Amino acid sequence: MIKFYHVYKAYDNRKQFALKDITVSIPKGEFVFLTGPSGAGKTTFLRLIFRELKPTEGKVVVHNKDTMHISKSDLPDFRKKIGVVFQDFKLLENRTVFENITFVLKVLGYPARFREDKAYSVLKWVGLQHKFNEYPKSLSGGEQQRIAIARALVNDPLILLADEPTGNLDYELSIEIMKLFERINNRGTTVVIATHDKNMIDMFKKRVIRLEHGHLKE
Ligand SMILES: Nc1ncnc2c1ncn2[C@@H]1O[C@H](COP(=O)(O)OP(=O)(O)OP(=O)(O)O)[C@@H](O)[C@H]1O
Repeated sequence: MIKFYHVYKAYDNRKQFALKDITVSIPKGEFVFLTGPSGAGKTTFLRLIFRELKPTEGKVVVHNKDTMHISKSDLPDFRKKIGVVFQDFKLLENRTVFENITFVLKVLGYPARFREDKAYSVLKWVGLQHKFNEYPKSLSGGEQQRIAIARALVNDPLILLADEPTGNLDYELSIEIMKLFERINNRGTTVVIATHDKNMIDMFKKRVIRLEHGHLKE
């Protein structure tokens, strides 16, 4: 499902590689923690999966597609099947929960009725259907993260990527969010979570991919 073959990534303005000779395979339906110290290359690894970045050398294959060869016109379809969740939620403050969740569906031209049904169903999934018309600032941190997860689920992604999703949450809320990822994984979605959070890694006993200075130490 996700395959890295001898992947190297250097940012244009840097001589050093952020990732070096990464070969790894993440099968469909797996739950993986991606860990390692700050600057190890975790975010870079995730960005390569949803083709926000291209490898400098080597090959990244996602859904049987070499990400090097996805045309600009095919990119929206490719990304539709990948949900992404960030540490700082990235919710639009001046939009309601419903509008935040369905923003992409609107851009893609889906009708209002469809968007409402979809938003309701993903909100139910994260237990926040009663927040449909609220604005992000009236929600707690944990609720905002659940809304961000609902938004990532709106296109029924095959893969869910999360970059430090519990970085801004306390211990109890972190567990709640991880359990939600586990439920999402149980319905067949591949889940890749970049995290420093050793407590969560120890508690949830999943496969761990460890990066150090851009190298893979699994
Ligand atoms: N846009 C960029 N331009 C130049 N260098 C970058 C860029 N993004 C990341 N880097 C560099 O690439 C390396 C890996 O960064 P990356 O953000 O992938 O690490 P990380 O493991 O996610 O770190 P953190 O846990 O602090 O978020 C670092 O040396 C970083 O400085």
